[in-house]
Order: sequence, then structure tokens, then C-alpha cells
Amino acid sequence: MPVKGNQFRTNSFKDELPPKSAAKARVTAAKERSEILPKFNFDDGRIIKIAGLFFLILSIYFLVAFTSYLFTWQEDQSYVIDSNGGWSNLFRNSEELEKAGVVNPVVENWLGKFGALLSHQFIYEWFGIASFIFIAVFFIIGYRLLFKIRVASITKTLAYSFFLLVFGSVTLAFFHAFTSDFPHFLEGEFGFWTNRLLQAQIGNTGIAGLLAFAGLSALIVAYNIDFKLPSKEEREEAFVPVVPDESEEIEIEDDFRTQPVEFPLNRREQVAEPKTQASQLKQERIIPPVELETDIEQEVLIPRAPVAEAAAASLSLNVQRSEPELTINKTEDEKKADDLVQQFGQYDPKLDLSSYQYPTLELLENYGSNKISVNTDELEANKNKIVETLNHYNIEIDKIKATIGPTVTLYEIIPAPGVRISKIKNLEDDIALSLAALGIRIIAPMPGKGTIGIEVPNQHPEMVSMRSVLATDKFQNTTMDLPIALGKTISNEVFIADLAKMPHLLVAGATGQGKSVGINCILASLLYRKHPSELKFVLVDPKKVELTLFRKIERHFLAKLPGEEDAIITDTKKVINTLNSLCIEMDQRYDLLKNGQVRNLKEYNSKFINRKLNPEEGHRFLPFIVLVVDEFADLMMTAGKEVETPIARLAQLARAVGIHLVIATQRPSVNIITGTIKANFPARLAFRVLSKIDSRTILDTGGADQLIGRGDMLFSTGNDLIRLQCAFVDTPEVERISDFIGNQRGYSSAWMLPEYVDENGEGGSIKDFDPDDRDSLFEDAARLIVMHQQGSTSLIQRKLKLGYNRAGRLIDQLEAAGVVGPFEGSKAREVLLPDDYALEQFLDNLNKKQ
Ligand SMILES: Nc1ncnc2c1ncn2[C@@H]1O[C@H](COP(=O)(O)OP(=O)(O)OP(=O)(O)O)[C@@H](O)[C@H]1O
Repeated sequence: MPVKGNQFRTNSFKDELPPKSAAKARVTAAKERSEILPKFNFDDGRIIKIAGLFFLILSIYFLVAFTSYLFTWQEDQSYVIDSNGGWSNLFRNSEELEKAGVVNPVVENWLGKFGALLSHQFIYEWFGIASFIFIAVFFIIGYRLLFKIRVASITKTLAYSFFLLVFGSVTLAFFHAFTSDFPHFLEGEFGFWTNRLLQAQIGNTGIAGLLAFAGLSALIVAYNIDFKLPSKEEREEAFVPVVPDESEEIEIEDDFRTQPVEFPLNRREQVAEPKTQASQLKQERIIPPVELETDIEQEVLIPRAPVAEAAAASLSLNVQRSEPELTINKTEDEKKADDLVQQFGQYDPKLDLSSYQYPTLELLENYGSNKISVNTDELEANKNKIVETLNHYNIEIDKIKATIGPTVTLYEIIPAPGVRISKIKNLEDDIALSLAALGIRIIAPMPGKGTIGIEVPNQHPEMVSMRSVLATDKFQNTTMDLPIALGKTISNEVFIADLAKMPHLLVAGATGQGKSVGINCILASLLYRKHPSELKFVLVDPKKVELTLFRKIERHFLAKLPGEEDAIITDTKKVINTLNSLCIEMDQRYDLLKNGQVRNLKEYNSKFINRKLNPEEGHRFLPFIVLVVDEFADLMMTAGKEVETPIARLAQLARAVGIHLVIATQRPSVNIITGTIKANFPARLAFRVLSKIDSRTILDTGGADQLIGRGDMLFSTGNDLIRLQCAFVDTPEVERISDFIGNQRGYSSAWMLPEYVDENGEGGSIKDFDPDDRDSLFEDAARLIVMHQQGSTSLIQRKLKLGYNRAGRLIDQLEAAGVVGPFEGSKAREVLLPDDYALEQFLDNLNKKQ
């Protein structure tokens, strides 16, 4: 068998190698040579500085040459024109020049012959006086390279300059053509001939139109003049600011995830600027040693239609191949359901409010500049301080890199081999001291990364506006059941969580740290994504001021107890009734799920939509219910066990039936967040708390005490702990959203929770019947109910055209009088009188008693 591959495994020239001593001598000679030669390390940015200097001097040179050209062009004309030699004149002596026809061999330009030729080339032969733009371009580039100060974005400068060059020279040519027929230094030959060409093709009017169009378009591009109709949804791109900052700052546009910046440690190098996807290329040229992570996660959205088409295509393919057909036998009920669906279409829960408009993004404000600005000096200084502090304690670092977030920057350290992690963790306070900053958090080790994280607050934290978060595709296209946009992560990524999956959320934070704003964010996110038929809120607000803003959406999104005036519950007694009523709703829902032979709310609703569940058997479309309790501590103090028991029951059982809890508290002490409650709330959101103990109570670990407030928070889902900057939504914005929804047509009343009869007799229904105190419609209601043999409040409401409260009072009176039986949950009450005759006798007796 022939031998494959490289057969020269052994070194057949081994013997011919020079002896070791000769090799040694060569190495020493090379060393000596390299010591004589100066050492150039081109990686450290010296070349860039030289390039910067070159551009700056070039801009000054051009400025002098061009300015002088404006005064001396006539004198130098004969020297520079092509017919007399042009550039070749530079190398001719005066005799040759005279021979060539040059009248004035000594040029007047302040920069001599070269200056005259250069200006003539740029100004006369090319772009006219628009060529002055080159000076600005060279200056901006040079200044940026030499001083590392960003005057303007380089790409934007190049693009705008190119436009101005062409536009300026053609515009000048256009106007100049009315007075002169020859090329002139005002427009240059480029402008002159372009204008001529256009004149021949589209005439003067055409050119005027074209120039007006180009000019206005440029203004739109530069200043983003908004011509959008108000109803159109604004895309996030519109928020990207056009005017760059004047300061030396790193800018990260809002819709990009920030990439970590790596700091080289061994050499003295400039701090690399952090990169966004967009500016990556541009910056690589300027600062070569930066290493980038390239794992930019991009969500790939697969539209549903193509999937369906693909499925259909594969189906038709199957048919073509004439494979044996699979028929599924359907039960009687399923066939009936299919017939119903064919006849009436699927049940549409949204039909009652089919014209409902979801809130628009215009209702929200755009805070901040939507870009993160971190000073390079700040980055460099923090890095140096971290490295110095660690070095001081003899901790060697291999690498350090930074990821810039809206409020904090994460410095990730890779310690040198052999360094104990606990050693760094113990230096938390020392590092905080050396950086002279609050809110430093050390994560040692970073889960799944093999690094140690140090989070340092930015000097100028960036506000994350709710609008910028809700406008993202990630939120707009989410398929989550109850998406809540919480804010942005440390890498500037929008963070959205699904409340339906959590399934309950515990929120804690000391006063003034952003808890209420956080709750408003949660509520607003849900309002932006859900139809009133799909979601109901039960709002409990013992403080009486926080959630009142949502009062206006009562007939759309709120649920309340029958007979209650206010949908937002502020009274502790009523809270207990409401929680118990929610427990009844939960039990009823479980019964419905059992009867419908499904395991969760989603399956149940989909079965109901497909008309497989009969409403006459008590089945109904079940909206999600989100219970929000602001200031849970207050409730626990006043009601204790009475509140804890139903909350714990709901937390344990309610997830499958679509009831989710969001509970907020200022004081996360153990007697408020008890073990039972805690065990059932795996998702926790912690704003800044006052002590490590509080942080442990809420998160089971420290960290929340080291946050910086103003919406800085930690989100824990059991195993992960993520630092987020909460989005900001202000009270007027919430008011606008509520107004927008509240001003639309809604249901006739809030969504009714099941009646709860307090066994202690308080707050329950009327048990003693007083015939004198009957409602004037009592007899009509009784006749109606006996005629239909159906004891339901909604029947009275509908037929007698009454509000819920009065209808509810009537049914209570009918129950007390013995016309209908007691409340039976989702089923109608039993009617105790069989027919009209019996009823008339009953009413006669009643009237006689009076
Ligand atoms: N996400 C945020 N971004 C920026 N600033 C915020 C943010 N959240 C809150 N703030 C600032 O903090 C202030 C207090 O917030 P908030 O009213 O939500 O605190 P709180 O924790 O609810 O206090 P309390 O418990 O006393 O009601 C706000 O007025 C706002 O100025």
C-alpha cells in the first residue's frame, strides 16, 4: 500500500545543521542588531497620531492655499493652466516657462507654485469654492486621530461633505450660468459641465426642481423632519439622534446590544472605545488592539404564514405521492363543534369590543437621548483604579473588559491563574472606596463565564424610557402570553419577561427607589399588548394614591366584587373579600377545566374558541387575571393570616387557571414575606433595599442593598440574577394611557368577580328580607325569573335594562324572599317557584303581610 501524505517524517538534513555554538552566535548577533536599531511598536497608536497630525497640517495648508487663490488666481492664471503646461510647470525653469507661454513665472500664491497649482486643481478644475469643504473634512479627521476627540461622526462627515461638494458646485454653476457662459472658479469645471449636461437633458426648470429636491432631502436626512401621520406607529429608529455630542464620549445607540471592550493590560495603550454593531468597522480602524466579541444575538422571526404555506405545500406533496390517507375519527361532540365553527366561525372573545384600539406609542414620552454616553476617561480611570487596588493586594489580572449599560458598566476580570476568587470578593469595600462610588457590586464568579464581574455605576446614568422599550421589535413581535417589559440589561438589551411563566412576581424596594414606576411599567406593558377581553386586573392599593390612575379603565380591564362602587380596592376588609372571591374564581375555573377535560387556561380557551365547550353548561371564555397588590406590608400588618391564607392558596394553585399575582412591598421583612409566600414566588424583583438582611429576604442573597436606586434593580428567577435598569414611565404618561383606553367604548361595567359571602356577616348579601323595603321592580324581576326559570342577575340586568348594582340587589332580595336559591358559582341560581300561578299566589301573600 502506498504511504499517504507527507512521507518526510524524519529530518534527513539533521546532520547538515550548523553546530549549536554557531546558532547561538547568530542569535546574539541578531539581538545586538535589534538593540542598535530603534524599537518601533506600531500597535500603540503612534501611527495614528502621526496620521492625525498630517491631516491637521494638510487642512491648514489647504486653507492658506485656497484663501490665497481667491486673491491671486488672476495673476497665477498663466502659470497654472493646462495649455501652458499645468502641473509639469512645477519642474521647469523660468526659461522653459517663458517658452511655454507663461507670462508670470513667479507665482503670487502664498504657498508658492505648489499652492497655486493645487488650488487651481481643486477650485478651478474640480469643484469651485465648494472645495473649501475639504479643509473641514481634513480638520475633523485630523483632530479626531490626534486628540481622540470626536468633533463629529467621521462617516457622517464624509457623507455630508460629498453631498455638499457636488450640490454646492452644481448649484453655483446653475445660478452662474445665467450671467456667464464660461467655467469659473465659483463652480469649478465639474459644476460647470454637470450643469451643462443637465441643462441639455432636463432644462433649467428640471435642474431647479432636482436641486430643490436634493437640498430638502438632505435637510430631512440631517434633521429628521417628521412627516409621519399621527396614527402611524413610530419605529424605534426615529429616536436615534442626529446631532452628535460635542464631548469626548462613547455613544451607543439604543437598539444595539453593547459589546464588551477589552483593556490591554501589558502595554500602555489607549482605552478602546466600546462598539456597537454599526460603528464596529469605523472604530476598528482607529483603535487596532480592541478585541471584540462577535456573538451578537439576533432574534430571527419566522413569520407564521410561510410556515403554514410550507405545511400546506408538504401536504399537497403528500397527496401527489398518493400515500395512504389518514382519517381521524371524530366524536359526536367534535363533529358538532366543527359544524358550529363552520356555521358561525370561531368564537371571537374580542367581538364585543371589536373596535378597541390598542394604546399608541405617541402617548409615551421619550426621555434622555436614547444613547449611552460614557466618557472614555471615566472608563480608563475606573479600569486603572480596579487594577491598582487589586495589584495593591497582590492580585494579578490577565485581562479586563468592560460592557457599558444604561446605569452601570460591568468590568469583567480574568484573574491570573492561582488567584483565589474569595480574595477578590473580600475586596468589595476596598474597590468601592478606591472608586469612590456607591453601588459597586462584585459577582464572583460570573455564572457560566469564568470571569469576575465588577459593576460600577456610570457617572451619567441614562434614563431608559418606556417608549424606547415598547417600540422595539422584540416587544412588538413577542409571542408571550403576558409580556412585561422591565427595562434594559447591562448590555443595553431590552429585557422582556412573561408573567404567565413566572407565574407570580414579588417586588420589593425601599421607598423612593422606583417600585411604583416598576409596577406602572408592568401594567403599561400589559395594556399595550392585551385586549380587554383577554386580561383583567384586580388592583389593591392600600396607599390609595398609586393605582388610582387606572380607575378610568374600569370598564375595560378591571375586575371587582359585585356591588362594589370602586374597582380599585383600598380597604383591608374588602381586600380580604376580594382575595377570597379570587379563590372562588380559581376553584370555579378548576371545575371548568375539569369539565372541559383540559389542563390549563390556554387549552381551555382554545377549546372554547373552537366551540367545543358549551356555554349552556357554564363554560365561558376565561381572561387572564392579574392581581396587583401595592404595599403588601400594610395588609399583612392589619390583616395578617386573613390575607396570607388566600394569597398563599392563590400563589400555590392559580397559575394553571390564568390568575397571576404581582405583590409589592417596601419592607421585605420575614414576617411580611413569610416562608409560605416566598416559596410560591420564584420570580422576585428587588429595587434598592436598605440592608443586606432585606436583600437576603427578597433575593436569598445580598446585592439589592448595593443598588443605586432610581430604577436600578435585580431580577431573580430562582437561579439567575440579572441586573436591570427599569424603564421609566411617568404619571402623566400613565394618565394618558388610561384616558386613551377609558375614552373608548367599554363593557357595561367592570368584570365581575364571584360573590363572596363573609361568614362573619360583614359585607355579605342581605339575608333578612323586609317586604316594606322591596325594590320597586321586585315583582317584575320575580315574574321575569319565574317565566325564564333562570335565576341570573344578568337576565334581570338585560331585560329590565338595569345596572349591575341594582340587578344584584334585586337578586339578593329575591333570594331572601325565597324566589331563587343561593348563589351557585358559575351556574344560574335555582328558581324555587315552578310557574306564574305559584308566583302570583306568593306575591299576594307577600302583599297581604305588608
Ligand atoms: N426607572 C427609573 N428611571 C429613572 N428614574 C426613576 C426610575 N424609577 C424611579 N425613578 C425616580 O425615583 C423616584 C421615585 O420612584 P417611585 O415613586 O417609583 O418610588 P417608590 O419606590 O414607589 O417609592 P414609594 O414606595 O415611596 O412610593 C421617581 O419619581 C423618579 O424620579
